[in-house]
Amino acid sequence: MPTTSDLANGLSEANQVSRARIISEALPFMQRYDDKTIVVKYGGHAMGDEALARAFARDVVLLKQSGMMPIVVHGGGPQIAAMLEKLGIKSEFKAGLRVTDKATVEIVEMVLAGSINKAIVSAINAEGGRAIGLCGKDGNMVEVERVTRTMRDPDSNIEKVVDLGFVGDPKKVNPAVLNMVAKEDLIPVIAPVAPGIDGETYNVNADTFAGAIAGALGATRLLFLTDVPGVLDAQGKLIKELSVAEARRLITDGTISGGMIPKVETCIEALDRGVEAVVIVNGKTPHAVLLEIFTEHGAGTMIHR
Ligand SMILES: Nc1ncnc2c1ncn2[C@@H]1O[C@H](COP(=O)(O)OP(=O)(O)O)[C@@H](O)[C@H]1O
Ligand SMILES: CC(=O)N[C@@H](CCC(=O)OP(=O)(O)O)C(=O)O
Repeated sequence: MPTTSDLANGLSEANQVSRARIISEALPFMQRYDDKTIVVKYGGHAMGDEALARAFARDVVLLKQSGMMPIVVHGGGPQIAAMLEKLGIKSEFKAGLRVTDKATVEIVEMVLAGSINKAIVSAINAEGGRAIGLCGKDGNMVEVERVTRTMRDPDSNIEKVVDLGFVGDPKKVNPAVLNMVAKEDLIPVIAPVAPGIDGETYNVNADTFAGAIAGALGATRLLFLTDVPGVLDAQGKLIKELSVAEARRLITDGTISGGMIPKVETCIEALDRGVEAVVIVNGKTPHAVLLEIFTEHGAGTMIHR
């Protein structure tokens, strides 16, 4: 693709006009989202490739530069798994959540609030943005309670409460730190690690965490960057638009399964809390964020009320 400087360096007149038209088409979206909060959940599966990570950071900086208030909430499930394996710590998931004992939560905090958080902050800064790395602990931004989940026991077929250890569900969001950060024109990059009411450190599913932040701040948009094109139907075809009722039906009939369940449930809760629209997109598509925000509807699945 030609760069903007090509405009001055011999692009044909037709190409110049079409380039100018593309730039001009961004104006209504800049106006629509001026001063609006856009929460982007950057999943661990969407990370990894350096060029893609640079394109993601550049998109976030572009949103900020265009007058929007992007907030990045990131995951890092595969990266936590790799570190736990390196250290010889066994890990398992129950009800879609990582069973997190004391040793595991230390690694989760180190990987999420440490290396991944700082890598994203550096990438945004390298593109000319000013990012600040935070987690739920900073300013008591997100307070959690130990999760309670039930699962059917395969032997007895009875629903049983599962103990997931230090895994939390957000109970209270205190936006003071984020308001302060917004005043300073910084871009918050938040890791889903948070304090419990009992003073312990908790591991929080990044989708759930992003939904809580978006709901509490009354975000206009919540974007999920994952490793599939969006919600797929039973034939594996992308569903471009989904109502809440239809999304619920797809969970009940098993079309939506695994990691897509907490994602879609978070989308429904965020819509209930007033977020205007929630979109699940493929984070492996370069500039997925830009495509979503600067067009009527980009490439993924939009869930609406
Ligand atoms: N109907 C569906 N449409 C799309 N993905 C689905 C569906 N049902 C289950 N999935 C699974 O959900 C996964 C995305 O969730 P997850 O792995 O938790 O992503 P992330 O790490 O980005 O949060 C997909 O890779 C896919 O395997
Ligand atoms: C409780 C729980 O499961 N926490 C997640 C937190 C990271 C996460 O959610 O990362 P992705 O968005 O990349 O999946 C975990 O330990 O993997």
